[in-house]
Amino acid sequence: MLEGTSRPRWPSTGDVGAVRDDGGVSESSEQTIPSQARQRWQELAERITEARAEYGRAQPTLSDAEYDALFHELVDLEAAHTGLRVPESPSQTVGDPVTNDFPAVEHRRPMQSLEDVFSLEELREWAERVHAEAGRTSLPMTCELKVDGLAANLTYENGRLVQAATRGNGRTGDGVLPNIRTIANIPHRLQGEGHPALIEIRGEVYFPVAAFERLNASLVEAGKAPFANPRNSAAGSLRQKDPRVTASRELAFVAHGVGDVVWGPEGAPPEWTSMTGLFAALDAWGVPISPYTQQVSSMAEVERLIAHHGEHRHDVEHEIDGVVVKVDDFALQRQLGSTSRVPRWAVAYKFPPEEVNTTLLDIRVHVGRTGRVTPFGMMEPVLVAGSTVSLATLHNASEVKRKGVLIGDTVVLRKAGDVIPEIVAPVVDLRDGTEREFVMPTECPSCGSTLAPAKEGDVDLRCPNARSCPSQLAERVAHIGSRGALDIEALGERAAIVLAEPDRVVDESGVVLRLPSPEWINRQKAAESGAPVVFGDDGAPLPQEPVLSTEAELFDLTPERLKDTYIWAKDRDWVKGKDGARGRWEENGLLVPELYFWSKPQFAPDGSIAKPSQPGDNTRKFLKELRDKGASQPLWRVLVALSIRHVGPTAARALATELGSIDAIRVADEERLAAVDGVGPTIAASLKAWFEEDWHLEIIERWAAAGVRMAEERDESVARTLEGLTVVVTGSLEGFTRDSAKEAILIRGGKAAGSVSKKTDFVVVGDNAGSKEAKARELGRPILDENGFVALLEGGPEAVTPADAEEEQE
Ligand SMILES: NC(=O)c1ccc[n+]([C@@H]2O[C@H](COP(=O)([O-])OP(=O)(O)OC[C@H]3O[C@@H](n4cnc5c(N)ncnc54)[C@H](O)[C@@H]3O)[C@@H](O)[C@H]2O)c1
Ligand SMILES: [Zn+2]
Repeated sequence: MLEGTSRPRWPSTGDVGAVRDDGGVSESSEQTIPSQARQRWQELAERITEARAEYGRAQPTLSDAEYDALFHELVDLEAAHTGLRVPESPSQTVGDPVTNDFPAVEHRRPMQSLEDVFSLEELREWAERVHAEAGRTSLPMTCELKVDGLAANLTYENGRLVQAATRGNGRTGDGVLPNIRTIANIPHRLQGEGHPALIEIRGEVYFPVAAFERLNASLVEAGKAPFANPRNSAAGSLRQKDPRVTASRELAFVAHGVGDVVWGPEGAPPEWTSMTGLFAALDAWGVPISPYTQQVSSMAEVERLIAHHGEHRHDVEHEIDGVVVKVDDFALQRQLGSTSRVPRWAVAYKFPPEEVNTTLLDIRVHVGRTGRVTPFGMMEPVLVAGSTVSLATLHNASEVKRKGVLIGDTVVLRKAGDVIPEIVAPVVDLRDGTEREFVMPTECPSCGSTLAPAKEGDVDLRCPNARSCPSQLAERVAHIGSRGALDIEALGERAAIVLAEPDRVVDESGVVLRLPSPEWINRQKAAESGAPVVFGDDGAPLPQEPVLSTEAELFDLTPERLKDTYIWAKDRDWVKGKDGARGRWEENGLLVPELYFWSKPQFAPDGSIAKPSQPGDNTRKFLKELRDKGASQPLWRVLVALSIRHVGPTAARALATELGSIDAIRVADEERLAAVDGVGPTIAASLKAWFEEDWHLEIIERWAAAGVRMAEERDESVARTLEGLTVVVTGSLEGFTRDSAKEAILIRGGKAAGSVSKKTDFVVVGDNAGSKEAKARELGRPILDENGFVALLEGGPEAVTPADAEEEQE
């Protein structure tokens, strides 16, 4: 049984002795407290107590932000009705429950919490109060990192570590000495001299982030559940019954204060008058202290450091959840005193949470550019680490299994800094039985093809319908417009979707979703003020045919073809109805079709859309940019735009420089391709495979016809002597390799074909020519030897008369 879970009792009317702000007990609470406030107090106190117990077991059902909100509501309620501030209120007590798993250890001095603030404004208020109480305008302070770990109290007697405990309820904690002894950077004996007869050193046991990631990887490998975050893994690792398990975990400790100190006959060393002096002494004794702690003398410096640490939050080896500011001077600390829960001389500025709870509304799958099918979670939008998140990838079906998340779960969502948001784990304790398991589809949600792993043993499933799967097409089209490819600003992800897969919707973070189900729309409408989602007359989504069936058609688009295209998007300012009923997405979650390509929509008073009769600027700009970029971007960008597997900018540049044209790349054999610097056998094989598909060749043909650049800038020094001619080279020549012969043809505007047909203009025959020579004779095509070939290259067909050609035969 957990001591901390005993229910806080409602202060009855007869109760006297509410706790004053300063921690003392007031004579009586003469105020009458409205029953509503009482009831709320009871609710809050119970929930907070329960949450603390859950948190202590590393199984929280609330996010820290939710907990903090409840806690601050309680504090505010007690400030308004001081009679509620009874000693057993969670506002007067500290943290975690004590378990029976370890011997109870009483702290010689209570271990306190910290007052927390969430804005610079509150921080300034704290500073003003402290300065006023101290009667000073400037105070030396320490600015420290708030280490996100587990508080520990280490007792040293005559320099020897004799006891160690967790914070527990602040008075009594779990005795974890054997486990603490296994932590490598905690000295069993203090170094140097001048140790007190007894000292309680307080600090944080933490799990370094890198070690945490290694631990989780090994837990997963062993088929065990990973820890949700480093704090939980620190708590879980320290609270092991078997200290050998603790020893196997790479825990570390950093000291941030002291409790009771009893000096020997020599007394305290002279520097022992401030935090700064204390840290210097601890350092000399070999106790780990934080290298980030700084002494400051103004709040401006504090604010600078807060900004700095916020920016470099993830550069520290352990997690931090804020910055702690403390009055440096001990005498002043004593003067300021403390409440029953927190010292008045310190404050914790908390960074915005990186972990929040939200509801997993659904798990959908997304089909990517290469056909890979990726499940992703759709969540109730939530603010985390400074941005609103509603989607997070779940990578693949086995990842969904491993995480154990069910649709409908409350989940922990984590977004650390700039890192992609991640669904960490479900909050299992909050399940009510309505949650359901995600089933990986067997068919492509976009085109209906049967999904299969690309090769046996792959965890990822793929849609094999590369050509006409709308989802894959949309991704490829978006890729064509992307920065690394043709860099067409107007052809972003949203435009690509409208062109290729119009029944998808873009969410508020710019990520695309399939046209949502009616239930989802209704949910989005829940907060709405009566205005309808704008659909067709019958309420169904406006039907839209994809504009493109493959990207071959992209550069042939006309304004006419774009006439009926819409982008489904959240409501925007400029899409407001005349009646003003439509607000922003955040307010009412409306989905409206944006007539993006054609023109801005106009709303009739009844909410229906009037389609303008003229194409808008967007359409004209879009088509113009397509044409311009297609014609002007260099060959390597066109190559990247073709979405040939493994062909990125580096390989594309090398191919373009060495081979000069799409045709040259197409006809080059695999060895030749692999020999290009930065290409190699994998890319060469991928290129060969790509050019084998007819529909790929069609892309090239139609793009070329529409003016897309298919060769490097012409080298003007080489005359276009072979314009319009098809030449076949067979057998080995002295001055040319097979490829350089082809290049020589291509560079002069000719076509280098692989086989002889009636359309062949010349057949160049080298040594050991085989069947092609015979075929040429059979079809009566002109045959040239190497000299004739050189003459042809230099002077064109006029330089080799048919007579010459005949002569060569002899
Ligand atoms: N999710 C939940 O249900 C739940 C429940 C309980 C608590 N919590 C979390 O715990 C917090 C409350 O716990 P708390 O009372 O321990 O407060 P706290 O963790 O916010 O701050 C106090 C603690 O910070 C530690 N600390 C780290 N660096 C320090 C430094 N440089 N100097 C001094 N102390 C430092 C100390 O151990 C100290 O006890 C809540 O704000 C919430 O984030 C969450
Ligand atoms: Zn498909």
